[in-house]
Amino acid sequence: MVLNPVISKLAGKLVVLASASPRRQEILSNAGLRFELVPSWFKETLDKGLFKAPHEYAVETAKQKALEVARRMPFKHLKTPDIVIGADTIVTVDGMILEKPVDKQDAYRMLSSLSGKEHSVFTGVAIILCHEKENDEVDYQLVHFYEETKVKFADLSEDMLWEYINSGEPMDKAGGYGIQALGGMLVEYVHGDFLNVVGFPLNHFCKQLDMIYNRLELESGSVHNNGTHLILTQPSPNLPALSKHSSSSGPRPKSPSASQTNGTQSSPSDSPIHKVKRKDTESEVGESSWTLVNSLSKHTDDAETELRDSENTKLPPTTSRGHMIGHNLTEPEDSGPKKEELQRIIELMDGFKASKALFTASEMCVFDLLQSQPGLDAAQVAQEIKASEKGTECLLEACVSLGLLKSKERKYQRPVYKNTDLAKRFLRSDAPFSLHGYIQHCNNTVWPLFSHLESAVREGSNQHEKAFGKKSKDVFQDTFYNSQEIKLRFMNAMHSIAKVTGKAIATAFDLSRFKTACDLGGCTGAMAYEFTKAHPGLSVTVFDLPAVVEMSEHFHPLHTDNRVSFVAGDFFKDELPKADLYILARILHDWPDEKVHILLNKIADASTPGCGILLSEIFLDEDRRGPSRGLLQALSMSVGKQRGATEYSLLLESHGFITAQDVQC
Ligand SMILES: Cc1cn([C@@H]2O[C@H](COP(=O)(O)OP(=O)(O)OP(=O)(O)O)[C@@H](O)[C@H]2O)c(=O)[nH]c1=O
Repeated sequence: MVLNPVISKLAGKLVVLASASPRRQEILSNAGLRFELVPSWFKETLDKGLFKAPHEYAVETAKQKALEVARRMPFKHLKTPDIVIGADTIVTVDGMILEKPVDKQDAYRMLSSLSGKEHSVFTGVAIILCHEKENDEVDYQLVHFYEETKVKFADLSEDMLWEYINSGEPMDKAGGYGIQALGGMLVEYVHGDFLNVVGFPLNHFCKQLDMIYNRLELESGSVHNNGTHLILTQPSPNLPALSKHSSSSGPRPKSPSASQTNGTQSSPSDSPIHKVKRKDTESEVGESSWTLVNSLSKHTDDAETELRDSENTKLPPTTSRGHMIGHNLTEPEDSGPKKEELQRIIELMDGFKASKALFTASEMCVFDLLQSQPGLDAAQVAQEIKASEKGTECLLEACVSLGLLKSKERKYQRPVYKNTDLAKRFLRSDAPFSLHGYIQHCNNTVWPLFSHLESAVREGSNQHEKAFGKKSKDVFQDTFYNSQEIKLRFMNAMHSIAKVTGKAIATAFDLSRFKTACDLGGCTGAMAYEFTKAHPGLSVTVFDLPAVVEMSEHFHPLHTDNRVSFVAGDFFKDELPKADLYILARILHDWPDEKVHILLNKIADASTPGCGILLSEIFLDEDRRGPSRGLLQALSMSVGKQRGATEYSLLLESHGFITAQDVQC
């Protein structure tokens, strides 16, 4: 079940439903959500004439309902909720917005306008995430969306209408009917989410929550769930002679390398959520204190409506779909694109634009500049980065929309820009968890390779030659790479990834039984330092090619840990340092099975009973349908191969290592 993990993310949080609607309460509690009920006091009196489209009215009303509760609770209930949910359902027909009827005549007017026609039901939903700060102020994040469902009523006779009105059911319901009860008898068909008509679009809500929490996890700097798997092995008592034989009989490596230039790791993309702040005083909090958020979702919604409208004009008359009174809940073939389908496609189509905007801002040192001089406007940034004002402004605005920068409007002046927490933590080049080096690698190496993807697919080979005018060789052995700058850039990339992920890998297992470790292809030693930091009794030898070890000095003048040492060598040819634990972090995917056998064979030879291997890789799912991060990386790999857990375990087992523990981090 997809939705449970989303709902369960709210466990332990104070979730408040700002609604008096018994239907909303029931839908959410049936979904397993635990919440406190605080009906909103907001009067639904917004001027409908001010809104371009009916859904905007529903969304704004939902927002105001939720805001009223979020603002009231710290004062009246003396507690700040974590999340407040507000919703508003409206029915639209012939350009009119129908809310709850005020009396029977009003219900009659509404129901007769719906008779024999298709109408739309919109529910606007607002989710407010409240963050209490130390000074008792509250920061709010606001996410909103809406869902549209089309409903067709049968022709209603006068008798039927009045019988229904006299049942009393219409009075507390938008449009004057309740599809879930007697009103269901008036309905010929429903296109879209049924629960949206009843008052709450549960499915869309869960998807939004999922996006919110993925985003928050990312913003909080957590490096978990990045698709990386780790295996810790120990030698099995019986080393299988057959595999040792087959591996040692394989060809010797020709151009060995500890690392490879062409790995890529895609980062998750989510719809942006802009933080909005409550104004300083409570009384100032009002409509103007808020910025609408979740722009991707909003645009998607708009685009979706446009598309759906144009599609609908081509559809055959929907009345041809049966004459029985009841709910037609099956999805008709011609109902137009679904919101989530379209959203997914748009995300995929736009993904490269977002990546390139990030790469460019990073390459032009925008995040470094705004870290040292926060609050510059576009013209000042343009001057500093020696770029055009117009282009810089577009880039800065794009970065704001991606949640990488914050902008602040000023009266009669141009907005100024600052780094978001995400940029501070990961994008400035001097941050402890900086990914600047890896981003440069993506921009300069992976991007050109991916721009020749079509040829790569046609030819079945890495497009290094087309991209760089030279066949793919090892970065440290090919004369093409003689440039110090290219070598440093590559090492920087490996260094930043190792620093960001190192702690999670170093602490994933109980390694207390190991006293010495050898990080094969350990590059700058960043991972080794994480291991010694996490395990006071452990010493780590970094084993890498001579050119790498020589240049690694650039990266560790600050580290003074004498438990990390460096040994130069080629792990396919030279004798490996003796160690209790061999660390293979992002190494094996770079090599085909023959090479992996050679390396594992050497490790097995160097191992004594009780030794282990710690393997860190992106493991493919057993059905090879994911994770896409691993499968996308494979698109630009040359000789290497992505593997699943079983495949890795079999490779390890054939050299006498059995999987002791497998964790995901
Ligand atoms: C079309 C339809 C609507 N409704 C109810 O209509 C109310 C809309 O009014 P609202 O202003 O969105 O909500 P409310 O009831 O005033 O509650 P609140 O959230 O406090 O504003 C909500 O109840 C919905 O379930 C049904 O129960 N069945 C249906 O088929």
